[in-house]
Formats: sequence, structure tokens, C-alpha cells
Amino acid sequence: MTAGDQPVLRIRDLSVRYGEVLALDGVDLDLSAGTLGALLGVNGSGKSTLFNAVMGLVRPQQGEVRVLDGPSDRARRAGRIAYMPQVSAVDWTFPVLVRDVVTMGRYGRMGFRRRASRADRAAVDEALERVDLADLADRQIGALSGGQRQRVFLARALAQQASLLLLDEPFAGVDARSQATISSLLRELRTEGATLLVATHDLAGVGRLCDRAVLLQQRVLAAGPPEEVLTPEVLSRVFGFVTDETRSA
Ligand SMILES: Nc1ncnc2c1ncn2[C@@H]1O[C@H](COP(=O)(O)OP(=O)(O)OP(=O)(O)O)[C@@H](O)[C@H]1O
Repeated sequence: MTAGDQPVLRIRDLSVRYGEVLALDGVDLDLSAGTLGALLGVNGSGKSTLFNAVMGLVRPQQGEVRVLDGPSDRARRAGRIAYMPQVSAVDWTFPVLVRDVVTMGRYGRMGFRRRASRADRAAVDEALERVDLADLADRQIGALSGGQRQRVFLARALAQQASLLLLDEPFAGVDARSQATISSLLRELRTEGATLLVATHDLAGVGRLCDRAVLLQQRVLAAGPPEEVLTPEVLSRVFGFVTDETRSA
């Protein structure tokens, strides 16, 4: 295998425990370059924990996460991984402007003094334009709607120009129009060569948006093309859905 064949994200035997709770139990996962992957699973199946482990925000009990064929913390420090947390997990009373949040996406490139260069400012302006938030750049983040907040984080990830993007429920609480805007941006990013992993509860949209689905339940139950992973049997067993096929089974 040549270096070019290495997956962008490679997770081996990853386990994370919070006290008594085993949140991840021996997760193996590869994502190759230019993949738009969906991370699926019921509430509490470990999706956010997996992102936090890639970002070095929780310490694994065992296992390894490699990004771009190196330790994930090296890639993270170099700004090669962008993380969009769940909007509900953020303190929105923090007094900061939309533009400042998006500028944080450039910190990995700015050096110690964090002085924005012309290229940094241009990347921030372009990201704000792409998510249609240029008009709100100087507004406090606390004074935004839910869909606008999602787009602020997406703009921060865009400004970062990262190789790997981890997005935790980017469609939660957004209207149909924002959902369409976000979906087309994710596809554009894939076309531009980024690798994306999107935690989502929108099972119906996965087939249209993603080329790979990863089903998580503390460990990876299945991974592959969405139509192969999201079978009626899986929908029924894991998510409790009743479909025509499962009803007649
Ligand atoms: N900080 C924490 N301390 C203790 N337990 C935690 C902590 N964070 C998560 N857990 C537990 O770890 C398990 C996995 O949680 P996680 O948030 O990763 O799931 P999730 O798939 O992202 O869920 P959701 O779809 O609800 O966002 C759950 O049982 C949860 O209660």
C-alpha cells in the first residue's frame, strides 16, 4: 500500500469509558479521502464521544486514532481537522461576534500572536458568504436563530479549510431551506477534496447526501454504502422502525 492509499481517518480498537459507562467499545473505522460519511446510531450510541476522541477532548481507554497518516493530535494542532459540535452543547451567552467565531477557524494557521493576515480575513469573508451570513457578521452569537447558529459553525469549519470535517448533527433544528443549504455545502466540500463524517438522525436523507453510512452502537455494527447498511432489518432492530418489509416478515 502506498502513502496515497492511507485513509484520511483511521480508528483502531478505540474504547472510551466515562466511569461506569462504556461509551465506545473497540471501534474500528476507516474513511478514505473525498468520502461524505454518515455516522448513525440511536441516542447514547457514542457518536459525540467518537468525535471527542478524534479531537482529543476525551482520553481513550485504549486504541488509536490516526488522521492523514499521523497521530490525530498532530493533525488537530495543525488545523487539519474541523469540528462542528452540537449546537445544544454550546454556551450561547458567551459575548462574541459571529465574525470572531468564524475567525477561530483560522487560529491553527495564525501562529502564536493570532494576528489575522489578509488571507485569513479573506477566508473568513468567503466562509460567511458561502453560508449566507455576511449580513450578520457583526452580530452577537447569542442573538441568532438555531439555523443561523448551525451556519456559524459551518462557516468556522469552512474558514479552517481542513482536510477532515466532523459535524455533529448539523441538521438538528434547522428548517428545510437551511437543510438544503447545508447539504449542498457538504457536497461541495467533498468535491473540493475534503473528507466528512456527519452525525445525523435524518435517516431518510442519508442515501441522498452520503456515499457511506457507519452504524454505531458502542462499536461499529455496519459500514458501507447507505442502501446496504440501512436495510429494513437494521431499521427495525436498531431504530425500532416498522417498515412494510418488517411488518410482513
Ligand atoms: N461527560 C460524560 N460523562 C458521563 N457519561 C457520558 C458523558 N458523555 C456521554 N456520556 C455517556 O456516554 C454514552 C455515549 O454518549 P454520546 O453523547 O457519545 O452519544 P450520542 O450517540 O452522541 O448521543 P445523542 O444522539 O443523544 O447525541 C451515553 O451513555 C452517555 O450517557
